[in-house]
Amino acid sequence: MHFLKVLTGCEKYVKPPINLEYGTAGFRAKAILLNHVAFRIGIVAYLRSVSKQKVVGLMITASHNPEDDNGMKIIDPDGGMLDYSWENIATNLVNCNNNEIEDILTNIIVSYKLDLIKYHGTVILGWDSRISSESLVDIACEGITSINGGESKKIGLCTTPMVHYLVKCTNDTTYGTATIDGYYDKLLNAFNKLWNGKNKRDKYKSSIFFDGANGVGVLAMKRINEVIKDKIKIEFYNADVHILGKLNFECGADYIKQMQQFPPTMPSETNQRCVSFDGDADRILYYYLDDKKNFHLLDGDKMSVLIALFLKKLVKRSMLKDVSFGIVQTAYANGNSTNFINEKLKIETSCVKTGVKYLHHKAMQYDIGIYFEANGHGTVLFSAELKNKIDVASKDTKYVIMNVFTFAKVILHFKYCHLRLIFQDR
Ligand SMILES: CC(=O)N[C@H]1[C@@H](OP(=O)(O)O)O[C@H](CO)[C@@H](O)[C@@H]1O
Repeated sequence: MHFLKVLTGCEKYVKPPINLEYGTAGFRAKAILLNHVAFRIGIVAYLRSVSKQKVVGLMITASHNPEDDNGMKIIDPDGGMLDYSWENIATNLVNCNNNEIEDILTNIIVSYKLDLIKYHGTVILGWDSRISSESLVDIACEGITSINGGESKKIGLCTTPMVHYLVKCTNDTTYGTATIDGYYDKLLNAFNKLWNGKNKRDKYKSSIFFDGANGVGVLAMKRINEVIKDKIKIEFYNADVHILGKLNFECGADYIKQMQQFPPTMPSETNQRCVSFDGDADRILYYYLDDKKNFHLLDGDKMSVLIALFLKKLVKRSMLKDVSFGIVQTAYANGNSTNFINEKLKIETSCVKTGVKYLHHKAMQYDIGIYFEANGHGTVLFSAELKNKIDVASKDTKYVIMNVFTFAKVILHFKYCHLRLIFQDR
């Protein structure tokens, strides 16, 4: 195997004298330091795709970081984060000298018995609204095609959850339609099912202030707004996606969490539901001011508790037996939330390392695994066994759980898409 194009690319995209590590959210640094990373991670993504003989994803984003940062993370064929075993491969390939590249690549190809003739890897690429993102995508595409003409499929400007969804659906068509339209349809059908269900809405004030962090989540929310505006009035703040210097500046989920206050651009109305995303829309935080103008944050810990309370009630009403519940947190969780979950909700908690992949992995051990980092990353996972139980029971009229479990079924479809939940009856 010759690696002519790889070597040419490595000479073109010179590695600066710094080493980077593939961390919980992939590689992240100042964007000007990332050209060589983009090229080389393109190669890693391509090889990962060949090794699994499935499509993988590559998201270009630095999430809540300042606008002049950027980053890259690989999404595995199942729609989850890159498997730990490949993180070192990515780190080695990104940090090695040009004269080591050939040996490292040969090593990977031999160890993983990669058949580069038979299988051409495919990588789906998405990116956030940073000015540096598009050129990094182009460089990553050069990396993807550099070994054996691997295929790059650019989705365009999108949120991180969309790339997770598209990768999953491309490899598993039973999960949903592998298009951006398919993503919205699925989310909105789920929303409509819930909305039209039997949930009481008499105390529900159907308006929300939305802080989009001036990022790509704004575009997604605008599209959703078109469909749901008769049901929920969304007021947009920090929605300047293409104005330089505004991304994550004094707004977004990280700002709210750190400052425990409204973004300065949002009117301080009391008893108004507010929600913030981060730069790639995979964090969500709710908050409000009470009558006395005290700020209340519904962070990941509170969301876990509220979701657990709600789901426990559903499970009880459904009379389904032997449903295991677990809530996964990190060391940043508020200890009082852990005590409340253990003592009052009587639900098992576990504490894992920071990083969505660790929480996700642990949550998979339960029938209903709820996981949230305090900073707003999180979702709920339902086991395949529970899904079967629900399917069987929902055919049995004595359980009358069709409506009760609409919620569970809805989330089930979004296990890789970081739950978007609008709380009712606060
Ligand atoms: C996908 C992922 O793992 N993201 C990480 C990462 O968040 P970002 O929103 O992607 O910047 O850094 C956070 C802080 O360390 C950590 O809490 C989180 O788990």
